[in-house]
Amino acid sequence: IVGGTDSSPGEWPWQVSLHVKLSRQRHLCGGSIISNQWILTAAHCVTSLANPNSWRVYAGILKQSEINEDTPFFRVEEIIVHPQYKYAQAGYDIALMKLAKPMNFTDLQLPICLPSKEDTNIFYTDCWVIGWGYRKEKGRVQDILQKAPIPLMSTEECQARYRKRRIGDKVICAGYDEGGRDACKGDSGGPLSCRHEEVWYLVGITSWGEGCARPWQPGVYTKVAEYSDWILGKTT
Ligand SMILES: O=C1CSc2cc(C(=O)N[C@@H](Cc3ccccc3)C(=O)NCCc3cc(Cl)ccc3-n3cnnn3)ccc2N1
Repeated sequence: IVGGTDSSPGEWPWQVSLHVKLSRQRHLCGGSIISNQWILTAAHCVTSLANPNSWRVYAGILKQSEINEDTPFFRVEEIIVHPQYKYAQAGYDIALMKLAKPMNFTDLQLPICLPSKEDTNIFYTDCWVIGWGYRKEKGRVQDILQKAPIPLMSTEECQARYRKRRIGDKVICAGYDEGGRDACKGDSGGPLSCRHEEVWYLVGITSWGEGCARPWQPGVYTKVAEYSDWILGKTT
């Protein structure tokens, strides 16, 4: 996250850190708890490593330094990538991870609400992007989970800023025309969380952008409300 600040323990209990363990282990993406057995993340995260056994899901952590060989994690039993996904900029950048065992909810690990497809016209005014990603384009993964408030942008405004791209209605853009606050490498797959009438909703999944926090280059997020049928169909 560029231009963010440290989160507090339990502030974002739905945020998970997705680690890949090959010869060594590292944080690769964020994800969101949506039920006791399902994590929602970005397709581009999991297509880079489709083998469920290579993934470790860490929930209820604030700092990457809390993770060591003794830290408990959830194994992944199944990965479901959206069938129309090709690459992030083309959309459908959404995937589900089924945990091998259901998790117990605690104050530090809780699900976030999914917006319903009727909610696509709510104008959210209190949205935050969260993650352990870089603080600048040539950076490194951060220790303490970062948060930044980011205003949503209309599809028309977003299309005007990305003239060479097709900005469809299944993505939502968020950013500042002056730049300065944005997601960055290591944040993808994580939540764009918006609070509406005291309830937090998973409005977006961090997907792509042209650089990080550049002026006139907003972040592009998978619009979760457009996939509620797909999510419910796969998880119930
Ligand atoms: O220990 C390490 C050091 S190297 C490293 C790189 C990445 C990375 O590139 N992630 C990409 C996505 C990715 C994931 C898996 C495999 C390949 C790529 C990302 O987050 N990409 C974020 C995309 C993005 C989204 C928004 Cl909304 C706004 C701006 C951007 N950025 C534009 N340029 N950088 N970020 C993630 C974890 C890492 N862990």
